[in-house]
Amino acid sequence: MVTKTREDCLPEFVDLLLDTVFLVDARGRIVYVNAACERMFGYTPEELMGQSLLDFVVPEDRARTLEEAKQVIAGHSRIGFENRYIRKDGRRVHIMWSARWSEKDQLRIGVARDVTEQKHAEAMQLATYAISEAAHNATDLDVLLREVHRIIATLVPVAGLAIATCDRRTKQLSFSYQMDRHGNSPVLHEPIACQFCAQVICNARPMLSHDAALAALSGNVASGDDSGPWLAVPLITQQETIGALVVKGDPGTHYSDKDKELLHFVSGQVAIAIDRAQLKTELLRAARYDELTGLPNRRLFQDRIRSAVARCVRKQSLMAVLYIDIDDFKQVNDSFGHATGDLLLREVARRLQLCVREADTVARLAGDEFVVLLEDVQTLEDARAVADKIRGAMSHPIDVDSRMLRTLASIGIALYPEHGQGIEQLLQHADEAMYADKRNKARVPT
Ligand SMILES: Nc1nc2c(ncn2[C@@H]2O[C@H](COP(=O)(O)OP(=O)(O)OP(=O)(O)O)[C@@H](O)[C@H]2O)c(=O)[nH]1
Repeated sequence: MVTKTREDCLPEFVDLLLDTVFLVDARGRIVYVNAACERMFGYTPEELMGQSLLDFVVPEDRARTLEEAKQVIAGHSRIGFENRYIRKDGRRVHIMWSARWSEKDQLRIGVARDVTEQKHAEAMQLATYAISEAAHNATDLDVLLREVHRIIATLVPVAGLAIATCDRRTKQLSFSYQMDRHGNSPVLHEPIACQFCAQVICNARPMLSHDAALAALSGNVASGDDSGPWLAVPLITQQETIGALVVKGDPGTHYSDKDKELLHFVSGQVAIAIDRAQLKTELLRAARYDELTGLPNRRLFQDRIRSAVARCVRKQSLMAVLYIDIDDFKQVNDSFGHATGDLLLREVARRLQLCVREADTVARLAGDEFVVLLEDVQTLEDARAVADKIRGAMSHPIDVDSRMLRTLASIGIALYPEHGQGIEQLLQHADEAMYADKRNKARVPT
């Protein structure tokens, strides 16, 4: 009987190892790999032998992998270097290496350990923390969504990211964010992406663009040859579904169930963060804008007039304030109801905005009182011309619920600095001038 030596048994031991053992020559070609490679990389040893190991590394990790190989070849034994590889099935695998150079054999000996599971767990923990940090620190929704994009790109392959949210009032779905990795927008074909997101929201579960359900939507959604896949997850808070998040992959990207799981997990955090940021934005808006007309309110007007006065002082220029009050507006409410009055006020606001330049401010101070701030006027005549334009715009009958209402406006003008150095003084002058105008003219009933 022939007794086997330890050396004879070595290949059998090596093939039982859970880690993959590589022997790689100085040019980077694989000259030997044990059987474990099939479980880890999806390729058989025969398929890998003779190939360049670097070709299987994900493109983003190639430069530092080359640098690491140089260190090993220079004689530095290394433990703990990590990089990522693309498996035969397209999935990514995280590897941790132990490697050294054999001078005698002129070969790099590397032992690769699959740390994908740990990496996912770590990434999930880090992402959860990062998203709640971002939700806390973000100054506005846009800043938050950019940060969410950055965080998600650390979890799954992302060529571009899009976030669709439902309007609280109208329930309309629209994209509040779309950006590719180079900062370009849009990344998705919006009408189809909207339908895709609507399905994801309706099913309340993650969906890949090549899922059967999507095929019914459109023949060529993202499953075309030159566009990568879309992976979408619903954004669900404790109360409701507020939208969907879509990750677009590069062509050839394979999103695994693990990726779906990861994204679904963080989407809950993202949903809460977006919901909070939206609420904050809405509250800020409500504090500065009039809900009925969408015009700046008294508070924002005060800010604007303060800055305008500062600019006038600096540039030694003039500005005008026009105080506008609708005549007999109470009668509209009394005769046709508050809802009709509201529609009339909205139309007045719209017409006022059409009478001024974009840089000017139209604000609603209260009820039927509006104010217009005109910067860079040369003379009182300039302001009078705008007041006449406003009177003209108001004189056209307003169609409210198929009722033609006629309305007139009383307007008072104050010029800075002629009619007041301070803001209060200026507004008081305009207010008094408006009342004088009202007293002086004949009333026209609606
Ligand atoms: N529909 C509606 N009415 C409002 C709103 N805010 C205030 N009002 C009403 O606007 C009316 C303003 O009345 P007045 O200040 O007496 O003004 P007027 O009837 O135009 O009379 P003159 O200013 O003297 O011409 C009041 O009846 C308020 O109740 C609003 O948001 N919507």
